[in-house]
Amino acid sequence: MIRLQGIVKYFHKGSVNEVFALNNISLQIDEGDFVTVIGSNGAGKSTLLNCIAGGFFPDEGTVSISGLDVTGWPEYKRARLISRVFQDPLLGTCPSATIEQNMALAALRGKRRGLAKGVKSRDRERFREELKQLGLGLDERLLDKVGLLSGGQRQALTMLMATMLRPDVLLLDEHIAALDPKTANQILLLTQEIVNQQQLTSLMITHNMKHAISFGNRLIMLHQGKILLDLKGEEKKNLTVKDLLSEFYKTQGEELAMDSLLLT
Ligand SMILES: Nc1ncnc2c1ncn2[C@@H]1O[C@H](COP(=O)(O)OP(=O)(O)OP(=O)(O)O)[C@@H](O)[C@H]1O
Repeated sequence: MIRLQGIVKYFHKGSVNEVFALNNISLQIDEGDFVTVIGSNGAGKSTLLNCIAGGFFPDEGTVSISGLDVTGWPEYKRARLISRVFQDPLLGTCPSATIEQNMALAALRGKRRGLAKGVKSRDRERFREELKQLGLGLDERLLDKVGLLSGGQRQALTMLMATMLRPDVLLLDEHIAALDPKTANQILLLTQEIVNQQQLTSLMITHNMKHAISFGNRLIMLHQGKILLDLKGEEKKNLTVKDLLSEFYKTQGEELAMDSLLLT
């Protein structure tokens, strides 16, 4: 479970460049919730994920995960609770290490990492079985360097690695945005499968309203650092892109540049 209480985040506070990125966000995300997060550019989506992951500390408010107050915890300390997948497939893996070495590192998430002598054969078999489930042939390429993989293969591997040790929280920061539509769809389906299988508590930022509606059990729309919409269950299931847009305009009372949200 994630609990955010009165989160306020400024950038460059007190200067002419001051940005009020998160405006008193209070939010409780229950165990097993899969939340899609949408909002226009600069709405505060990544900042919100960063406040949860520890990339930024809030100026005010508290963050708790699984009952632990992690507000003052640095990012590395939160890593035992949180896994994060970014837009750039290059960020989640080490390109100069092999697939099995990357997976062996992922298996140590949040633990003290030493220089391993090599991957044990028992682990290798486990990795092979896990990779087989992706259906991408990576189970035959354990000794290939990750830098040789395509963006989609790499992002699939990153998803697997991020969830090898079940995280308390999975943060997906536009993790399919850099992929072609077909691959993006495959990674989304893989995401859904993993999240459902492990009953993960997850937040997924997307610029695609259709994805925001069809994935997850809860949808949050941010604008100017505030939560404009928070829908779950049946309310979310029955949503259409048209509804979502009209809700947005209603709450705002103005037409905003939503082009990027409508793309694809
Ligand atoms: N490190 C930073 N330094 C200064 N300003 C920042 C920083 N990170 C974010 N901001 C500002 O905070 C606001 C919220 O940014 P954020 O990246 O959270 O938005 P977003 O909703 O993720 O946008 P996008 O969809 O464009 O990625 C923006 O005005 C942004 O310019």
